[in-house]
Amino acid sequence: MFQCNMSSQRPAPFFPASARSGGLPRLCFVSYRQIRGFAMPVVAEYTGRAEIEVLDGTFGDALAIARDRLERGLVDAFVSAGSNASILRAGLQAPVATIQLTGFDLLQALIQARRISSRVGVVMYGQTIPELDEVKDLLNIEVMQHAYRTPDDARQRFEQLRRAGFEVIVGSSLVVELAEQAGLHGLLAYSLASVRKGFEDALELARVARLEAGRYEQLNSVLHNLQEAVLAVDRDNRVIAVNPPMQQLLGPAHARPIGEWLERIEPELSLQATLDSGQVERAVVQRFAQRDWVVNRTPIREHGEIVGAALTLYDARAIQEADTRLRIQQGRRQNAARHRFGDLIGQSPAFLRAVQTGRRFARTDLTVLIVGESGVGKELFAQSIHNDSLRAGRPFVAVNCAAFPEALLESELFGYEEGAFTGSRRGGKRGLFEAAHTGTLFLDEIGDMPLQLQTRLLRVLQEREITRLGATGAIPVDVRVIAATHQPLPGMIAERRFRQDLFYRLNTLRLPLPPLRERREDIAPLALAQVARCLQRLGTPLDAARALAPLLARLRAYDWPGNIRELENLGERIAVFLMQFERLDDIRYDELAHDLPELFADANAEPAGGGALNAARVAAALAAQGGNRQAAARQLGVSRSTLWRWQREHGA
Ligand SMILES: Nc1ncnc2c1ncn2[C@@H]1O[C@H](COP(=O)(O)OP(=O)(O)OP(=O)(O)O)[C@@H](O)[C@H]1O
Repeated sequence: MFQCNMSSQRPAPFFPASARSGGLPRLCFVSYRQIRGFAMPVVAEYTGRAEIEVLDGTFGDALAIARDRLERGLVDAFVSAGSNASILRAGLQAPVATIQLTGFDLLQALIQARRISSRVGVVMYGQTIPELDEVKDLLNIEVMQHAYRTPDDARQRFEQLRRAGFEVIVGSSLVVELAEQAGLHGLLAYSLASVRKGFEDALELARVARLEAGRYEQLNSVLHNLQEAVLAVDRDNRVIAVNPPMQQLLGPAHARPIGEWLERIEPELSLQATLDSGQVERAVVQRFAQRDWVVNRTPIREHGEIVGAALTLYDARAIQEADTRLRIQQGRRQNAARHRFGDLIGQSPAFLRAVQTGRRFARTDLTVLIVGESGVGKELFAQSIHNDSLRAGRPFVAVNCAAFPEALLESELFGYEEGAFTGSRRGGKRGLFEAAHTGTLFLDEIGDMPLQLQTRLLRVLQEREITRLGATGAIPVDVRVIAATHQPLPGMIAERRFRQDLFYRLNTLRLPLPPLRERREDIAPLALAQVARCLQRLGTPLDAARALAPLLARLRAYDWPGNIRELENLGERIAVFLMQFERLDDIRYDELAHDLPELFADANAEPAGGGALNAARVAAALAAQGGNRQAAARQLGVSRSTLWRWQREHGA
């Protein structure tokens, strides 16, 4: 609950009773003897519409009783007249309906008074009634008016009036009683109609208060359930609200902060500058109570005027945790590592050795460099290492360094701030390093990274923080890097195309993946898995193993320059060829040479290693795929970047 308390200078806060009880509106009629007796018939009229408690008292006495009722939640609205009404209004934060003295009431009272004497004293709380002087001539009476502030003050006025020969006094309940004590005639100025009007007003106030209380309770429970610590101050920087997390933060030394100056409670949390400037402060990181907080300071305005300010403190650790969860969730969509060592196909000693090494590397958090020809499974191994490591379940972000022009690769990796360059996105963009935070970043084709970026990468690896383009501050990142290359990096170092220091940094753990031609035992199981998968997808009932058996010798003999990616492509073509035959015996293997020229290079008299890229093959594949590089690469059995690199090198 929002905690509020009462201090002697401040009005008591208001919690309408019926908002909790849900029953009839509860009215409290704070009266004084004379008017109480007079008003009782009206009170009786409200049976069934309201619960009315009649309280007796004047001045401080009446206020104390009213506060007590309020604190105990026994009242929705007060109804009162004269001095009591003024005092309750000033002293309570609760609706108070006033029984108003109308001109007609006064006229009636004066007519009544005239029956006793033609000289009438009118004594009112706080002020006199100027219009009365005009009426008195009409009634042909002499009227003397006085305003009083305290009972003693009133007594002195009666003495004055008595000495001046006035015998009748018209006024409120208290005035009537004191006048009679002074030996004068007292006449109550109110009419029953005015009393009734006062009760009707009180009922309406109670209804509105109940609606407001409902809203207040809702807001209250929202604030109560907020994780963040919230505090609000009024215009004078005094605390008007705190929620439980904030209360906990302020500690037992400030168990009742309401009404206190925030400056005195915690100068570090001050809202004075916000009250003075009216400026919103967002996401300021501040250390308080030995913890880091993300702090917002917001002015509270009513009709444009600053009436207070609010402070919210978010636990920085909770934000970091949420950030990680968000990244993981996003990662599940885009940045997930699907493969594990257990899914990899292979039985050759070279492959098994690579898996064993990969598993060992997964137990560390060190940078890994995977080297091997295009299509040997470098990314698959990187994913498997990630999934076998303590970072499993965290983001795995893969980026192919050969696939981006230099400027784009830089902003992809490091992100940028809003306005960092023309066309930069509003709000900036986080880079892949940030996206991989707590997880793994796989930098494929690292040999294609431009030298300038190599320098930046080295700095990130050393300092474990990145700076977005156009930003001034660095952001810490916790990322494991796995790099891969098909290029001989030492040779590139000699040619000054790769930084030696970066190489040493990346090469901490080295995982060489042999090409398929050096582990021919893996060809059959890989081909079988691919053909079976494709046949199933194509809905062909043929037995993949038996259908493939006559081709195994050729598959094993082939050199596979595109390695497993090429084998997958070839397997797909085999499946498409096979799908036209319903039974194994029908398969016309002799026709296959047309679809798989590389396997039948001898028969087609194609040069050895017919799978290697050459201008004719590339041009044919591009033409066949309508210029689509991705599709052409797939047809050629190479990765998109291999094709791209080949084109770049050959000016195609
Ligand atoms: N041991 C394996 N078992 C099953 N499939 C594999 C295996 N190794 C690689 N593949 C498959 O071969 C294809 C190429 O693998 P991957 O992309 O990991 O190779 P790469 O070395 O990273 O290639 P590039 O250097 O061209 O990016 C993928 O479709 C992958 O699923």
